[in-house]
Amino acid sequence: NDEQPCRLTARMCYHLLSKTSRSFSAVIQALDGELRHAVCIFYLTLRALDTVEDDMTIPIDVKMPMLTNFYQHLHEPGWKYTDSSEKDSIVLEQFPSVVEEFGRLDVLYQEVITYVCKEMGQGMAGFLQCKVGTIKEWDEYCHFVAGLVGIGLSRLFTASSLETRVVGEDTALANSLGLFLQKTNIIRDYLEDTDDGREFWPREIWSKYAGALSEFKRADKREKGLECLNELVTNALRHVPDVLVYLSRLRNQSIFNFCAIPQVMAMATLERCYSNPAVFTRVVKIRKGEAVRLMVDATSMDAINAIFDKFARLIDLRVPIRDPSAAETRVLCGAVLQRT
Ligand SMILES: O=C(O)CO[C@@H](C(=O)O)[C@@H](OCCCCCc1ccc2ccccc2c1)C(=O)NCCCCCc1ccc2ccccc2c1
Ligand SMILES: [Mg+2]
Ligand SMILES: [Mg+2]
Repeated sequence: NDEQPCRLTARMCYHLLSKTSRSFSAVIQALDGELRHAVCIFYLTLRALDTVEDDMTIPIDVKMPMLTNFYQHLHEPGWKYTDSSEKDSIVLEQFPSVVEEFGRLDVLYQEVITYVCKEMGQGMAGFLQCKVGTIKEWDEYCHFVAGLVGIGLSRLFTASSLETRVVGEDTALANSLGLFLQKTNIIRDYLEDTDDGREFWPREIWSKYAGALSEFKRADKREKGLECLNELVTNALRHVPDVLVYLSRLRNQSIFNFCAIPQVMAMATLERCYSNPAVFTRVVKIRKGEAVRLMVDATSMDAINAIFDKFARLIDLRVPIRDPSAAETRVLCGAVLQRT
């Protein structure tokens, strides 16, 4: 669909989408029918909420109610927030366009977006002052900021009738898509987040290898850092079976591409991060050419299986013999390979 929307507020929404997301803008705009606009508004609503969460200049006692009440702004024409210094603050400043377009969506889509926005805001508020402790809390945080997105998207897919009921009802699988993406981002963004004083690596894991999360930046702590990194990558790989089952249930090509492309990008990123000391010195990204190759290839279940097999094999070949997580890493990589 390359027609340009005529309504100014709709054009503004696609402008905001392209400005605030390199990785999702194209795949959202390629969605069929009513889904394209519903998912665009869904994305902008949650990006606005996340911009509040990420803004470290907002005091916690001000931020808490902002997050838990945010969903109410979807019904307040003209509402906006102009005091954010974040990179995506434009979506808060231009929020009136999002509210206007939200109000034009089918009420089924509005209900899903409102529900996820309310749940995510409450979840984010709960994690404001405490850093992620146990692995269970890591899964809870990722559920709130990403798992709920997968669950909401799946309900939008079913509501649009482009996918079956089971896609919208199997929340466990939908949750796994979000956890796989968010855990990969958290693993990859170690340096950026620790430099910002933000800790998303779970204490239950890193405390086995260091006294403080920032220690891994030191060269003499590199070995321990790699063992911690490999345990986190192994934890993230546990979601791969669910991801593959979820993708195998999709029938609409535009929805398949929309769901599959971020997942293969995450798998490629995880493989690049595995046992890679560069994670502690710079942000590890897959090369542009490889990302393009993955995007054009990831359009069928056979292609997805081949791509996941390739990266599972690459990780399996690099498992250090004495790595504490080695056994589980090899079992998980083997499980991906066995599936074909
Ligand atoms: O600030 C940043 O740039 C990154 O923020 C991260 C953070 O603050 O942790 C973090 O913010 C999370 C809270 C806001 C969620 C925003 C979002 C993202 C993608 C969407 C895709 C479609 C529809 C709605 C969407 C909503 C972030 O953006 N992490 C990227 C991974 C989250 C992926 C969410 C997700 C989950 C399941 C999916 C299933 C299928 C297709 C896309 C999916 C996308
Ligand atoms: Mg963010
Ligand atoms: Mg955030």
